[in-house]
Amino acid sequence: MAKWQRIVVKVGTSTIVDTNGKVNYPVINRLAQVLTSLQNEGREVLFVTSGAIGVAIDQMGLAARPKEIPEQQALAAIGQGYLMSIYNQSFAFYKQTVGQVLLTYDVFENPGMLANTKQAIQELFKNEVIPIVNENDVIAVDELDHQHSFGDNDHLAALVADEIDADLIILSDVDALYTANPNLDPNAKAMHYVAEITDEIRQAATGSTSGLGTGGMTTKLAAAEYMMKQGHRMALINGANPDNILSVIAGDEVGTHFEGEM
Ligand SMILES: Nc1ncnc2c1ncn2[C@@H]1O[C@H](COP(=O)(O)OP(=O)(O)O)[C@@H](O)[C@H]1O
Ligand SMILES: N[C@@H](CCC(=O)OP(=O)(O)O)C(=O)O
Repeated sequence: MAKWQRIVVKVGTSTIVDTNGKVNYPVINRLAQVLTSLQNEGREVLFVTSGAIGVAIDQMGLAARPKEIPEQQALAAIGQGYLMSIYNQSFAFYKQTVGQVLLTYDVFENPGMLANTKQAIQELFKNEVIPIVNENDVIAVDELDHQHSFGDNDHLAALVADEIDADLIILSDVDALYTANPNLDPNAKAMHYVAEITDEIRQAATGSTSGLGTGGMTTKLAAAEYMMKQGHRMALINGANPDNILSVIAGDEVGTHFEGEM
């Protein structure tokens, strides 16, 4: 597969919801425009989105993310439909059709379900439709309790990307992977190229301090490590400016580029 020809773009809650907890419509609209332009260029784009719970918190007028699992399940059910209605409207403006694909981790362990999923994605690509993937949070509560580091959309995006032989671009609320959490350490330095994930890099990547996202840099680094091990490339960029996706594809120095021996 040519470089950045088939792309999984994963967006975190911190990009979909602004710092006031409101749905970030300008960013979502620009994202729809950028992904549509890539699709129109003949690339195959699959979009993994977090944010179901984040947008439902806004919709229900809650002050913070509830801790109890049933409350989070209900918010996921409310927010997933809301999120898709926002995406349907945003992409429709650019005449781009999208299709919802909700997954759980057991899909990747069940050959029959995995084959069905890949078949559906293939058919969506064939019809130039952008698949929009999220974890089915109503039934996959392992992610919601935040106890299982594998139960997150960064890992889900890496698994999907590997299965469909795609490169991965993760959008978050930081410009790059830093030598330490830049929100806590003003001396942290951005790393633009990572060819190997060392223990030092692993220690630099810690949890989320945004209050919105769940996995922080730990899960993004694990996704990068998985992608590199499987012989794919990954980029981590700031989602506040979705044009960064185009810069990555153009080969500009933006965000952090993870690429080992290919
Ligand atoms: N070394 C690091 N470099 C950059 N960000 C880091 C690092 N370590 C921890 N972080 C944290 O990871 C956060 C991004 O993850 P997260 O909040 O889960 O976002 P998302 O919703 O985009 O998945 C940053 O806002 C920052 O607080
Ligand atoms: N599947 C969940 C995503 C959980 C979450 O916040 O993930 P992330 O923002 O990627 O760290 C949702 O849609 O709310």
